[in-house]
Amino acid sequence: MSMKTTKYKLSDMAKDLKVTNNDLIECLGKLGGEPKKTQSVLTPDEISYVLEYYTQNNQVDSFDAFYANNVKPVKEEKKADKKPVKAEKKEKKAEKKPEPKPAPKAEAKPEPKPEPKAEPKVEKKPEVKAETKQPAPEQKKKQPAPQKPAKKKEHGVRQQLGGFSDKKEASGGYTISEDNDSFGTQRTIDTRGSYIELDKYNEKYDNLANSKQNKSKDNFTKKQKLTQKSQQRKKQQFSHKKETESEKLRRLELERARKQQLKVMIPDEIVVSELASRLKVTATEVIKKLMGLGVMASINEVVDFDTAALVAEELGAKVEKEVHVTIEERLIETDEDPEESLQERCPVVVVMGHVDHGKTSILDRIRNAHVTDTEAGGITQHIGAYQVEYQGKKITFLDTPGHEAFTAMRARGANVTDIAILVVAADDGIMPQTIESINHAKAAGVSIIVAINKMDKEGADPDRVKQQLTEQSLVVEEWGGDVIAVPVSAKTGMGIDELLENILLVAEVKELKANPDRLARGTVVEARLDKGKGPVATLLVQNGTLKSGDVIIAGTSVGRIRTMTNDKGRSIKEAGPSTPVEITGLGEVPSAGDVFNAVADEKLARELVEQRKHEAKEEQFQQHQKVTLDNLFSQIAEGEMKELPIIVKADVQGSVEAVKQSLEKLSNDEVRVKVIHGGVGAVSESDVMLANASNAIIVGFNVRPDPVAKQNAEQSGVDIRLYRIIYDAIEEITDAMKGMLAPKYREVETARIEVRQVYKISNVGTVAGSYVLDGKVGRNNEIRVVRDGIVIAEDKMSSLKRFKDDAKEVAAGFECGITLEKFTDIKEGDIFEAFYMEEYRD
Ligand SMILES: Nc1nc2c(ncn2[C@@H]2O[C@H](COP(=O)(O)OP(=O)(O)OP(=O)(O)O)[C@@H](O)[C@H]2O)c(=O)[nH]1
Repeated sequence: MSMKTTKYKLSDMAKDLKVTNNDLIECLGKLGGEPKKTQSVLTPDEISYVLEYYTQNNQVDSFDAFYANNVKPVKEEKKADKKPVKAEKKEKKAEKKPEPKPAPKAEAKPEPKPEPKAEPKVEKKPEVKAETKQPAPEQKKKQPAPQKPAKKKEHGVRQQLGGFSDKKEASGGYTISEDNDSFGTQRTIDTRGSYIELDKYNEKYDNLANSKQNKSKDNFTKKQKLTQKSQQRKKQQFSHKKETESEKLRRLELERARKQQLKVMIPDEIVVSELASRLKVTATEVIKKLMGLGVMASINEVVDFDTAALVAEELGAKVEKEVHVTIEERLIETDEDPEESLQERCPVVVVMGHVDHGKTSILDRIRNAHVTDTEAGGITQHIGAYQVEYQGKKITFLDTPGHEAFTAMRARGANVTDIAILVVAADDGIMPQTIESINHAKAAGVSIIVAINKMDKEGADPDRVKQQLTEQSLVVEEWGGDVIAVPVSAKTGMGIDELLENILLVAEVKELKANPDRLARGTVVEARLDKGKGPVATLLVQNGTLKSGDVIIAGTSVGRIRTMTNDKGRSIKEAGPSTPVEITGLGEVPSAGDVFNAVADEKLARELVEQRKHEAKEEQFQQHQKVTLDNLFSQIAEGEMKELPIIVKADVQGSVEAVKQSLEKLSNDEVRVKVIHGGVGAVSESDVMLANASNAIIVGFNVRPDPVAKQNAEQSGVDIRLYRIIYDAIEEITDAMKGMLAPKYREVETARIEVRQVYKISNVGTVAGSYVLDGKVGRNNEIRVVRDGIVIAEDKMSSLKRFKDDAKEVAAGFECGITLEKFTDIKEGDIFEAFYMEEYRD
């Protein structure tokens, strides 16, 4: 086949054997015939003769010595591959064909499963070389004449011959003797037969090779590489078609192997561009793969872990989940409680309503009337919350009436209550703070039970109250709604039991449960600094059981519980879910509404507190996170804003209604405008608290915020917009929703690119062959051309290409071709600064 096309010249063989041309000419002269020249092509007979000659004259003294020499010199494989082969072409029938092809694996061992064809070539040469190199001088003295012994002692030739054994047709009747000094054995192998079982010899050489190999790993790799190379070359020599296919396979395999080594960490969610850069591929490739999976995602979209992992695996990467464990996560158990661990807990109730409608009176009446016998004798403590027992079941009341405290807690993220009692005086009806309370309760998503109080009074008109409630979308049960309204009198005690019964009923429907068998978690209800005791806090345990001696962390304070008392002033050791307790032992006074956790590691808890303090400071600088008209559009665009809650305050009720309706009509597909509260009067502290807790904007007409409200709004970043004309408000909010509030722009640099070569292509223009130094250049970026630190031009990109394909973006470390719309005087070494203009607001 292709082998036949190769010719083995005398000079080549001399080189291979590391002898001079003259030596070889002299050697061949002994064979008779025409004197050879350096360029003469050798016949197989001649080659065989030479090999035999040198074999006999270059015996090794010991196998080890031979092998030691033999391991390295693999380099000549290339020639070894080719040269002897061509001989075969001319003299097909030559008896002693030194066909190099087959081969014992002696040397090639490093490869676990070497291809028989490839190896022999690799191995053959070195051995010849080894022989020639080392023992030669000595041997020459001893055995000046070739042929003399019928036995030939060499392994290199043995290997060549081993090849013959593989190829029966090639067997040319070669006789070799092996004298392996170190093994003290002698073998004669007659290759003239049609088959030589060299396997057993090969095996021995394999073993030897192995042992050597262990000593020299470098050799191992070197050989392996060479073997591969020789395989490649060999393949090239053979059929082209086959070669391309197998090469392709090999390439793909290599690529896969390479990529498999690439480990990517993927978090729960990842942006497509980030995924691409972690996978070291272009975003387009990732997007294509995503499409293949049926996921249409743009470069800036986020994909979940599962999808990202599929893409990564398809691209041959090894996926590992990126998990960020914060101190908080390490310290605080957030695992869901298994269903079987949950036990019923009592409801936590708050009382709300307008001033003087009787909130405190109702709370007192309940407390005094339902102190359990076991608790009798305990002195009632006002710790901010208390528990009563009714019909064998407990109810926890928050002792601070009014929605202010409630909303203050909610603003801090604490959803403490399950049920709100809305107190409405039967003689007074619904008043502004009643409406506020309703809205606060609704915003918190708690169940409302209406207590129509002062029923003992003359002029009590519960029906009017019910009517007014309907106007606030609270329809009482008797009228077909789902709101329970109980007529009560705090003064006489009328209806109080019924109220408690209904609380238990609602609680039952709500199926309130908690797991008492875990570290406690809950909310700080109240906290103060006591001169003698230090910081004192009332905690409401919401889950788990709080134990005396527990280390707790509450907001930014930490400490070990020193004393723990219940609402009757009794010292207790344990407090389960929905239990209010007063504790001492904290290092600092926490804030009402802070979440507390009992933790196992005090040291870590202190670390967490430090971290929280730091975060709290940072948060102060980031108040713009709150929704404002200025950032409304960007929040909508980012998908963070699905609903725009607004609080409307106006001078007259008519304006409130008018504004409410006009604003709600502004709702569009992206965002729903929802007026969560509307009222007459100045913007109050309570409005700001509600806005803060609900992430709402306050819109005021012909009203001003009171000083406290103003201050609170500034502190908490609540946006208060004041107008004199309704039309202005509507226009401004509409503009804000469309992102048209007089935008400001700033430049955001995305990448620095170096121009490495400039091509002028007709019809295309000047192409800057560039390299992205850092960042990521996007197709839509603008380019500032900087030469020696001086801005030469600013222009738009007209094309961004990776090789011949248009690219959406090119990341650092990649090359790309850039053409600019107008500027053509690009020079090598220019720096392109890619940037885009970003809209921002103060
Ligand atoms: N006749 C009658 N008077 C009541 C009843 N409940 C409360 N009052 C009176 O109404 C007034 C206000 O009661 P509070 O319990 O202080 O009302 P509040 O809602 O807690 O008031 P603030 O704490 O100011 O918000 C007191 O003078 C009570 O005596 C009742 O059922 N009947």
